Amino acid sequence: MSDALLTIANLNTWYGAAQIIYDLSLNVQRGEVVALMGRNGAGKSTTMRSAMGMIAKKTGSVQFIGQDISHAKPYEIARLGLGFTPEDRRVFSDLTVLENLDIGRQPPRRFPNGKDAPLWTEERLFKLFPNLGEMPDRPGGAMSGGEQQMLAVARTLMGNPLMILLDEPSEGVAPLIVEQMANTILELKQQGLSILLSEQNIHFAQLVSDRAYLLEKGQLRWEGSMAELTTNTELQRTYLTV
Ligand SMILES: Nc1ncnc2c1ncn2[C@@H]1O[C@H](COP(=O)(O)OP(=O)(O)OP(=O)(O)O)[C@@H](O)[C@H]1O
Repeated sequence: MSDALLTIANLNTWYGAAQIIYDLSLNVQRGEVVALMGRNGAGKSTTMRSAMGMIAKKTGSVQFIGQDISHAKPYEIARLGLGFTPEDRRVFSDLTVLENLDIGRQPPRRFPNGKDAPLWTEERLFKLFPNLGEMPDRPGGAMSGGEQQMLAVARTLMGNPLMILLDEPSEGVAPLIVEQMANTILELKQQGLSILLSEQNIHFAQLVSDRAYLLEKGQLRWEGSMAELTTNTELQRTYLTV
């Protein structure tokens, strides 16, 4: 039996009359970190938003933990345990770190096999993100881009997800924070979470990912192991920002 947590099959997506995604299929297995890669505008965010039920016009199917979520609403999908950290972070600038975290709080969850999913508290998150632990009362608007990115991921984790979609976590973030973010992703993987990561740059993706999908103009151009992509500079030059 396949151990897929998320399976997207033959996805087509439109914004108004413009088709953005063409016949895209991908999957993420239990415990995997998978990179969804491609240049600006390739369709990475649109794929994630489609999986989260945030795009009005689409065809194809999306399955999560064996359930068909193709027509589910974003809040229903979140309740099943699929977390999403969007590219624009959506940190509330007037709320403190603790208040932002509180907004993400959801009940504990189990994987389909009955095993408990990691359960997150503020204390545990402050161990994972020590920078946030040093500023629990700081308003979101007074944090750096990297700190806001960490807060956005931490808030997603407060939902105790089984899997998270992380849209460009390294974008506009200082190199030191990028390194911390990579360590965090590896730590989450160790805890049993699956992650679909959107990324245009090989350097960050190769630190954390098991497999990769390459997108161009909304179409899947290549899929394979991250080890293979790392050594194939021709592929990287053709489809990625290098
Ligand atoms: N709300 C929207 N309305 C119309 N077109 C959109 C909308 N959002 C994105 N697009 C278009 O859809 C295409 C895919 O965009 P998308 O944001 O999914 O790409 P991406 O790979 O995530 O790139 P980026 O890194 O720039 O976010 C682009 O051509 C973009 O201009």
